Amino acid sequence: MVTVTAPIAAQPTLLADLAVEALHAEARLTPKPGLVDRRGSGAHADMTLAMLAASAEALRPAFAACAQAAASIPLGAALRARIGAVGRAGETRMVQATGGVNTHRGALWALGLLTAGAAARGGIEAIVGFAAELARLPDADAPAPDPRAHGRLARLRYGAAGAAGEARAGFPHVTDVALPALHNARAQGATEDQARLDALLALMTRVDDTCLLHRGGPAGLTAVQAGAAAVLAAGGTATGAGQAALAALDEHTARAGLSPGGSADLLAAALFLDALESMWSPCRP
Ligand SMILES: CC(C)(COP(=O)(O)OP(=O)(O)OC[C@H]1O[C@@H](n2cnc3c(N)ncnc32)[C@H](O)[C@@H]1O)[C@@H](O)C(=O)NCCC(=O)NCCS
Ligand SMILES: Nc1ncnc2c1ncn2[C@@H]1O[C@H](COP(=O)(O)OP(=O)(O)OP(=O)(O)O)[C@@H](O)[C@H]1O
Repeated sequence: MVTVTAPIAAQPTLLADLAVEALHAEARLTPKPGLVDRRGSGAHADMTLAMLAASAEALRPAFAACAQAAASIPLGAALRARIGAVGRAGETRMVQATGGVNTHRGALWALGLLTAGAAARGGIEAIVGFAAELARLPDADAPAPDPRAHGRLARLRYGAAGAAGEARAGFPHVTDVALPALHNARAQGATEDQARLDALLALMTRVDDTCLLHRGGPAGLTAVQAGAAAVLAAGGTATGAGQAALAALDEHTARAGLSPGGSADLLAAALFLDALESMWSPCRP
């Protein structure tokens, strides 16, 4: 079968729809340790599922604008400046929709770069390569960093690469961890929700998540990584033993107030690329 992997340049609205749907799918996925899901707010007392849904909808124009820009401006300083301006306008719309809460800052960053990539290139490798090149270019109009920003503090204190490092490296945790985990779990007969939960857990075993580092320090990060690895070692969320290990991890994150926000963002990024893959190969197993 011929697989068509052309860039979807002419369809910024479609790419924005896929990005927003990836955010809704990640938010609704349940049960996620520490994160907002259909059961409640997890470790985020200031967020609800309805707020995440409103935030995802508020970001739709930003994703369309990222795609539009990448389809019309060549990869380089001018495109980076445009994407930076779109991202900052998106963040403003997000906090207007949520009453000031940072619901999707990391997700907007990852999915904004990837919608740009998908508008300009075809095929996963080329899309993440484009997104990485964009992320590596200096953001000329960026304001001075907020010295109190949680992610910045965690990065400085613990030397984590954070969301920017993940993007500059070409989203290795999305392509080498989350997508293979998703595909493997499906191939083993897991339900779609179980496959997505296993992909989230696979990310949680590996990502140096500044959300976890900020709230729990290296010990908090290590404990959550070990808890996620235990679920997968028990057979994943399609098995009774895996579900019991997930319940234990869920209890631990609730008690310790820990949330893997970075892994959640990277799961949304993986679901976005997975949706593109299924458009290119609609008959895949
Ligand atoms: C680079 C960004 C994320 C800066 O944010 P910050 O300094 O707070 O980064 P930090 O790494 O701490 O994480 C921010 C968020 O990313 C997620 N995250 C945390 N750790 C990781 C990780 N290892 N990998 C991926 N995502 C992560 C979390 O949700 C976290 O809350 C970004 O907001 C930014 O620079 N925006 C400017 C506008 C722009 O250029 N946008 C372009 C695309 S629209
Ligand atoms: N389902 C989800 N629940 C909670 N956070 C999520 C979810 N999905 C993605 N995230 C990501 O997690 C991050 C949550 O923000 P974070 O916890 O770092 O907020 P903060 O305001 O910087 O810190 P804190 O909440 O510790 O005060 C967001 O950037 C968002 O992209």
